Amino acid sequence: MLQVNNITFGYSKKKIVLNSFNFTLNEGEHLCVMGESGCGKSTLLKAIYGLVNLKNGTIFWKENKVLGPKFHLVPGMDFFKYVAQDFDLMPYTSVSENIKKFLSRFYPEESEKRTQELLDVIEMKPFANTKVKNLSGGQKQRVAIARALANEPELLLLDEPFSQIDNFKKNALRRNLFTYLKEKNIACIVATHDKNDALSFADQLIVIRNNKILVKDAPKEIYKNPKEKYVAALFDDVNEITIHGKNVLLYPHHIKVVEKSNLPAIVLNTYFKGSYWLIEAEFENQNIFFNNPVALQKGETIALSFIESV
Ligand SMILES: Nc1ncnc2c1ncn2[C@@H]1O[C@H](COP(=O)(O)OP(=O)(O)OP(=O)(O)O)[C@@H](O)[C@H]1O
Repeated sequence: MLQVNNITFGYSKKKIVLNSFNFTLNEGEHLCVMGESGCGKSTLLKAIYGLVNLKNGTIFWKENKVLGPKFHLVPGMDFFKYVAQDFDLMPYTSVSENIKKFLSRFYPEESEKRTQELLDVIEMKPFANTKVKNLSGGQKQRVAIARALANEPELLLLDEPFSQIDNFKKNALRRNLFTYLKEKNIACIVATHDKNDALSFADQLIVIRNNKILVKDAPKEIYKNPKEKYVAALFDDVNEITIHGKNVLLYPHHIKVVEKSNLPAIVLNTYFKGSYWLIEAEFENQNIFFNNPVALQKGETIALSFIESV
């Protein structure tokens, strides 16, 4: 189990980035970390990997204490792997060689088998012999993930792992990777801006705000009962509006156009979203956003219905 006990860290004495962070993560469990840009997601991953010296608190993986660079010539924990935003690959060697770098040369057959398995996970078999310098940003990102997995770490730390990968590949890669990690019982912490990493694949979600953990729970619970607009906005275009004198948070799919109601609104804009339209409307002097199966006319008066439980 990972135990993060009351850790505090700042890059300078004046500015604290992680303020009294406390949480645990079980073996094989997946945790997502979300929050606005600059809130400290990457810093948390660095702290867990042992790349910074904590001001206060301790981190343990099972009975092993995570020690910062003060205590290690080569910082980082042996049973963790960390994939940073800058990948750190060997550009002049092939994709296969990059993955094999951390596998034992004494077991060539086993090493080849694992490399093929990981090329499958990242769907890069056709690029096995391509030099890394000739790959796109997203392809490099996939190789970095495979390389981190080569030695089967006990905990994988991923910083924005799919940020450079197109949507089509991203969905397939997410499914492959997280299924693979579960099969191998590899715990994982993902710092992300993408709600899909959290909603579909994480067991736990941490939201950071103002240098503190604002909430930690199952992603579904956080999505359904967002503590505040900041949290709901991580998932969708949330509306914070007053209805009948009551302040509520509503996701766009909680607002519907009906034939008749005592809640009229005027259409301001419509945005094509593929399978639906996002409508911006004025409701009691408040701008709201909701999903609709068809486009609506600018200036049109519509009747609304709200599903109040988010
Ligand atoms: N090496 C550093 N030296 C000094 N300050 C830093 C350093 N790295 C990050 N910071 C600061 O620490 C804070 C947290 O940064 P961090 O990179 O952890 O945020 P983040 O949530 O991962 O952001 P993003 O989502 O934009 O990647 C920011 O204010 C950032 O400017």
